Amino acid sequence: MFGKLVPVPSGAVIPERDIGKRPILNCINLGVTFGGLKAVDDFNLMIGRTEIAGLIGPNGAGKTTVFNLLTKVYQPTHGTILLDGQDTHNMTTAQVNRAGIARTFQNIRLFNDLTVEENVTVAMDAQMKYSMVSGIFRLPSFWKEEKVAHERALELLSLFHMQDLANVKAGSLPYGAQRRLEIVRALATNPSLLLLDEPAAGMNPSETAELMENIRKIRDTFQIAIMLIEHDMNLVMNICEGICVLNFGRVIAKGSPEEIQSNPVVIEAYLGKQKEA
Ligand SMILES: Nc1ncnc2c1ncn2[C@@H]1O[C@H](COP(=O)(O)OP(=O)(O)OP(=O)(O)O)[C@@H](O)[C@H]1O
Repeated sequence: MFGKLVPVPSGAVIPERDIGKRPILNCINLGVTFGGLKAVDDFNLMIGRTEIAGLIGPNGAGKTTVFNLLTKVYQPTHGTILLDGQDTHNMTTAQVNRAGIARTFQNIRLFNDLTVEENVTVAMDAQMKYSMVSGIFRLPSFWKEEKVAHERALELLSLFHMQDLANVKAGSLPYGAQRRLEIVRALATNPSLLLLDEPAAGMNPSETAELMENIRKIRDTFQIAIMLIEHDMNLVMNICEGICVLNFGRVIAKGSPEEIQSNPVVIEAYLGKQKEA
């Protein structure tokens, strides 16, 4: 189903088709400490330009913290993040978003009182070219951008068959549709790397199956990389090409789904947690 994973320097593995192209993400010795707690330590990860990658690990392993480091919610205590070869040191969340990283959150964060379309176009604002003056005075350049944004929003919504919901308030959508809208909103910023934090949380099996198709569709349509945190192992093992496993803030394994499933260290990390529970 997938291309082969191929080792590249530094022990990383990325899909064969992405070899020879600059990785979209390269984390080098990344870490953050809260008080005395090393929430993430010595984190090294390379992601290919069109890879679907998984970040898994028991509760509290540091997965969301990695996303928070990549998106500059937290500044790393040490280490380097190269996004398409560019060091994101000292960038803000907004700058890193403009540079190509978009994310969704574990808990849905939509503007409930705005319409579906407005939720998408708000995300596009950072990319809009009209000046504040033309916005305030509604000059032709403003309306041109508005029209482009409207068309683009409908195009993105249609990807998930949501175009007919454009005028519905986001807060009144069913749960699965809200999750889809979050992804559309993230895509509206034109990312080269899309981070999905537990996209299948709270979904029933048929919604999860649809989500898997949609994740593949996004990668195929936009030719971007996707990294997801997920506890649903069926989803992870079915759609991720490379998987990175964290435990207590450190990478304990990296590899293909087959390698990860048969890795005794990974099995112990998960079973260990079950024994404690
Ligand atoms: N801002 C913070 N201040 C202090 N500790 C934090 C902060 N953010 C995260 N942590 C701690 O870092 C560790 C990793 O948390 P994180 O939320 O990244 O784990 P996770 O793997 O995403 O867990 P889960 O699967 O339960 O969402 C935890 O011990 C958490 O309490």
